[in-house]
Amino acid sequence: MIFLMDLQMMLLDMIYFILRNTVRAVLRPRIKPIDGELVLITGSGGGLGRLFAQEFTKRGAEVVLWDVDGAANERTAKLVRDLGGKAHAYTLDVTKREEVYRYADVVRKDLGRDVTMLVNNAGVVAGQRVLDCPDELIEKTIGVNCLALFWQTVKAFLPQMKAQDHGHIVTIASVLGLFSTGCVEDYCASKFAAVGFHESLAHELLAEEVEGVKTTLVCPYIVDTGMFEGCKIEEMELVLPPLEPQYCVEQAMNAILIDQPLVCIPRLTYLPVLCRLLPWESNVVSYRFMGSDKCMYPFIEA
Ligand SMILES: NC(=O)C1=CN([C@@H]2O[C@H](COP(=O)(O)OP(=O)(O)OC[C@H]3O[C@@H](n4cnc5c(N)ncnc54)[C@H](OP(=O)(O)O)[C@@H]3O)[C@@H](O)[C@H]2O)C=CC1
Ligand SMILES: CC1=C(/C=C/C(C)=C/C=C/C(C)=C/C=O)C(C)(C)CCC1
Repeated sequence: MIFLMDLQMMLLDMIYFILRNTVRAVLRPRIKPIDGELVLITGSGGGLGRLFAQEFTKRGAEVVLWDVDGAANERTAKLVRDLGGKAHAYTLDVTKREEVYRYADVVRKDLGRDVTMLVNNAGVVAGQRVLDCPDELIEKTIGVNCLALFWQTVKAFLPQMKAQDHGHIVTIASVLGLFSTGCVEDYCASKFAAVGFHESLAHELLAEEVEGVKTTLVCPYIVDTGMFEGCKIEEMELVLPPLEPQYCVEQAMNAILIDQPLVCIPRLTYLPVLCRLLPWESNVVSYRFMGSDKCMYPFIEA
């Protein structure tokens, strides 16, 4: 009896596999050209932001680089120019909304045109247990990872995208915006908020039938940029090693260029998102079993 059930499952698997690949082969998603787009990347002086700037440049886009670290941002601009691209670097703190609005006007005046793609990438984490964490660091994390999305997206650039019925809002959130673990309360709260902001905005644009403004929510697992130095799960290293930054950015670009609304990187992290539907206690047990309940200890104690 069990043999017959196994056979049945195997046959079902095969049928699903054939169907899925047939559909994919037939409906291969169109990769949109972005030569000539004006792409603004926040946090462009950092690990992922710098790679995004180069990947957009390789595909013919012109990039505007916003980062609070002017020297790191200039290094990114040089890398873009070495690729033969156009880079316009500005040093500003995206948590200061008046600065964001002012620099949005400066960009429009300097370049004589509107930003057509916005990559909300800047991010920070306090890296301390919440009871030890100074209020200012908590406020900074919420400011950079969440509130800045409002200033940049809604107030600075979205109105023009809607007027042109052309644009793309990319939010670099995190898997820790879809499920949580301990000792990163500031970060998880800010990334859950970023996910909520992004999805609500996406629903709003779709409800208004604003077809030309696309949205992509990017939720990566740990990426080896140094931001979460020390965070790892011995038991899961084989299955889920920290991501190479280049790999992470390439996967994100693949999603952005086919207007995919959501991408979790790697795909395996869609699973814990689904597990959130299970009873809380079962997640607690599986976290403990996988060692993911204490995965931040090496990071916050570093
Ligand atoms: N690294 C990881 O494991 C993961 C990261 N992410 C997300 O990806 C994004 C990029 O992360 P990553 O490249 O690793 O981080 P980095 O720290 O390498 O880069 C972040 C950049 O944002 C800049 N920044 C910080 N605060 C501000 C501010 N107020 N105004 C303007 N710029 C600011 C930083 O400048 P400075 O260095 O001076 O602070 C830095 O250049 C973040 O949103 C992060 O949350 C998502 C999943 C995993
Ligand atoms: C909690 C948890 C896991 C660990 C997740 C970790 C450790 C994520 C770290 C993400 C970071 C650092 C993102 C930064 O933006 C697993 C193993 C997927 C299993 C399911 C539950």
